[in-house]
Amino acid sequence: MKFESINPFTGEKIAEYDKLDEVQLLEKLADSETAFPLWKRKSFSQKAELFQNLASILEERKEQLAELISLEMGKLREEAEAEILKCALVCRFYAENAASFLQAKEVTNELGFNYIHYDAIGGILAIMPWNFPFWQVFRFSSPALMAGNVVLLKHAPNVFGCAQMIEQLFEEAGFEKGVFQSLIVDVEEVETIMEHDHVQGVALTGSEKAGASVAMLAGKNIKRSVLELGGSDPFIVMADANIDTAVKVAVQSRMSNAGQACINAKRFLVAQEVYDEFVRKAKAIIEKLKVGNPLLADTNFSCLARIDLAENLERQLEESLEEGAKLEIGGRRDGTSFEPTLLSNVKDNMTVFREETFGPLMCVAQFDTKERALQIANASEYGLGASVWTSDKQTAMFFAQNIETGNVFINNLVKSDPRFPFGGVKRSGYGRELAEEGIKEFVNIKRIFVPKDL
Ligand SMILES: O=CCCCC(=O)O
Repeated sequence: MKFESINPFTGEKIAEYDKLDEVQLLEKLADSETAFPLWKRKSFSQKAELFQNLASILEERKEQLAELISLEMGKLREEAEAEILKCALVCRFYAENAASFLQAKEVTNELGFNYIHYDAIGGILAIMPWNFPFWQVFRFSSPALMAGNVVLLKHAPNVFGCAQMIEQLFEEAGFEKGVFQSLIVDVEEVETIMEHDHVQGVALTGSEKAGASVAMLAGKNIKRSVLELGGSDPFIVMADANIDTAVKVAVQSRMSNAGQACINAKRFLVAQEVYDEFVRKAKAIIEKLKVGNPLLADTNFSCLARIDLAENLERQLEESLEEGAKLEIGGRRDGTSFEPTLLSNVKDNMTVFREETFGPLMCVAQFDTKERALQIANASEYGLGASVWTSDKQTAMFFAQNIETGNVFINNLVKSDPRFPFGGVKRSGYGRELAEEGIKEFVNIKRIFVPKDL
């Protein structure tokens, strides 16, 4: 069986990839198992040196790597270059900080000496999506590898070119065979991989459906799991906010990555006093977006990564219009091309607020009190991020303390940062990536007791 990589903007086939057969998959798992004890024994500084090499390669080749991303999933070249640089940043961050995050602790008490060690646990499977085909792989792999684990990547089939390229970059940076491998397999093979004794955990970024299946497999095999799933982030604008900045960031937060990120703001809740102004100004910004080829420098909005995504977004739009939403601008689809779209008069029971919308569909509702805004924000089954706009500190703290999400940003865009934990609650998943919390997800926290008289 072959997987095809298709350019979503032109519809042209870019490449074909042969699926691993059973024997080849078992060979890759054996390579990973052989690499593990050697990699685990390396010092932090030896591993850090390789990560610094990898960061330099990413920085030097950012244009070429960004082009591959744009070709495979349609991301704007500028956004793709920023993605590559963020990968370099996370490599350097863990190269510099892993040793202190995993520093053994010593506790002496009346019984003797106690040591707490953070040991690597084995092979970790990374099941990653296409929307940030480099970043999400590096976001997971940098801490997992610096902790001494080895990584097996099962990437999304439409970005297997990126997956193969990432494996090649690890090799060029000097990582030994088997430490990081990309597996060209289908979802059916995940079960075989998860059952393998060497594989001790799985990290998945993807849909709720995929998360639920992988969590079941992890549970059945008693393996660790971290899930980073969907989001329907609220973007709350109070009447006392700086409206011009809020609108600008709101459009950016909805339209970046063509609206295809778990942390794009999806439900815009605007105080009734400034609602008309917000909608008018958002429409004016959206009108000016230049839609086109992701590889051209003057394009600021491109296409969706696959046609089924565009079709689903169209269904959500049509249902919401029937439910009473008002189309302010956009709304037309041609293949993977979906116009940046603005809907006003949105109510919290409409399709676009109940479901996650993965594309350029900006949906604005109004509220009268902050309590009502909080109620709508928390009514979602997701809990990934939230952005709140106000000039009053008490109001900001009211939302920060009561919103049920893993990230709350005041007067700013929700974004991940290697220095801070990232993840969600409710149906957005569990566990954390990045920062000290992220590197401790896949380690054996081992207590060692030594009596005083030894
Ligand atoms: O779809 C999820 C995107 C998360 C991107 C990030 O880690 O910043």
